[in-house]
Amino acid sequence: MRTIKVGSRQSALALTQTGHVIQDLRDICEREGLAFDFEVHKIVTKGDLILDVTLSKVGGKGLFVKEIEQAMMDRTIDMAVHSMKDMPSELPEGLTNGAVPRRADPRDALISNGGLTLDQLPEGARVGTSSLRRSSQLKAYRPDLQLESLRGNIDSRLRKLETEGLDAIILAAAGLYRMGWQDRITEYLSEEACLPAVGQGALGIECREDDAELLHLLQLYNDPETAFPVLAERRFLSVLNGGCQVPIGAHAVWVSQHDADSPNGQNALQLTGMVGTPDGGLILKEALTGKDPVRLGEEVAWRLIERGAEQILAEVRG
Ligand SMILES: NCc1[nH]cc(CCC(=O)O)c1CC(=O)O
Repeated sequence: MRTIKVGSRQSALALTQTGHVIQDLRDICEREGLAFDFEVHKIVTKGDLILDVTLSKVGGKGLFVKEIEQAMMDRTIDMAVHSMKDMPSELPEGLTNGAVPRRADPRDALISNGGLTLDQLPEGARVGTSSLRRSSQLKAYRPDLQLESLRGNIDSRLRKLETEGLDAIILAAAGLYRMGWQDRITEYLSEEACLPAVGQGALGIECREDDAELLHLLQLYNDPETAFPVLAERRFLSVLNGGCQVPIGAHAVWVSQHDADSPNGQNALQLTGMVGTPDGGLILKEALTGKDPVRLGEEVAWRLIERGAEQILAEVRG
């Protein structure tokens, strides 16, 4: 029996996600007659230590994954569960994404004091979020809102909604669901108001490329219905050289495409991508449908680049 050492950040969300994945993998092992055991190793990352600065100012991609990847390359651990949206678009040499399990709700959620929706919030309401993607889009949608920086784990952010006198905060619905806190959600934000982050709601299971045994197990856990749309979103992000610290959003969904070759429709992906200025003064959005996720991601990115996305991003990165 091989014991798989699973690295995890220490946040409640990370440990909960890792626990869910280990349970799923145990179920697969039982079903398939595979002999694996799992143990969790807690790892502190740079992103966990820097809590007082806006993430975009800390800089560097993969703030929450670097130490974990190093431990994997050193063989201290064998695999790690990441929120897909925290995973850099390029993985280090020797590591691979072994599985993308079924995606949870990709939307952003508004949690307000008093149960008011985004449209009902009073003039000048204070809304907490540390994400430039969220603040850019919310300012475009409601220019009167006062966006306030809000860092920390989702448990501490929920506490700050009360202690900092905020009117509302924005969090990913998926994280709240995984914690069992979905009843805190006041409103699911529409894609028109707030396009989610690339990969939001999805997880990625990283392991060493040469770990054939583990990769075989992870393959059984991979959900292609999630993996292809997420691939399109991540290709889009990678062409724009983005990370979660820039105002970029994307979401791909399955649609049925009708054309001359397939009049009855066949599965295709529809990818919407956006780049915005931090003040919400300009939001660029493009949507395309296609069958090849990689090409689709590239084409949506190129359309935005033609419209000036790179200049916007260069300014944000300073
Ligand atoms: N950036 C932190 C982070 N990474 C993943 C999630 C939520 C879970 C997910 O999107 O899969 C969160 C919290 C949030 O943005 O509210």
